Amino acid sequence: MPINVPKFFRSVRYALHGLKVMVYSENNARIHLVSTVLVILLGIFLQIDFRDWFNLLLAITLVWVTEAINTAIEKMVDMVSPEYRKIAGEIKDLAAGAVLVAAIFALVIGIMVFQAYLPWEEWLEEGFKL
Ligand SMILES: Nc1ncnc2c1ncn2[C@@H]1O[C@H](COP(=O)(O)OP(=O)(O)OP(=O)(O)O)[C@@H](O)[C@H]1O
Repeated sequence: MPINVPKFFRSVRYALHGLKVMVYSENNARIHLVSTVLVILLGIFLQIDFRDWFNLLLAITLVWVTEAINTAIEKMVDMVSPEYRKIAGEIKDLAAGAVLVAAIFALVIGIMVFQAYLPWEEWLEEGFKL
């Protein structure tokens, strides 16, 4: 069966539209966007090594993937159950829990990566001199 190239590019366009909808509609997605830009700028500034880039990008990707799935689930719940239902709330909370787990993982990775580039010894010496 041949590969339909225009169809492939069409589906990439739809996926990019999905990400745009997410950033416009979700406050948390805008927080992820600002954090992603800041982390990448800090990584460039501190000239972190390849392995650290890999770990950071993995953590960032995990947050974006879970946020996109969470947003899709939220919209699906709003569509099928716009009225208040306990199960609808639980479904949304579970999806949000996945984002929280990914965000905590990203925070821990960020601290582990960047702390290695900070001049702790210099700061400690300065501290003792005071
Ligand atoms: N249909 C519903 N039935 C029961 N509980 C709901 C329902 N919709 C939302 N909730 C509860 O409210 C929480 C927040 O809802 P939601 O994720 O839609 O965020 P929001 O802040 O209300 O809206 P948005 O994210 O679109 O700004 C959910 O995690 C869930 O606990």
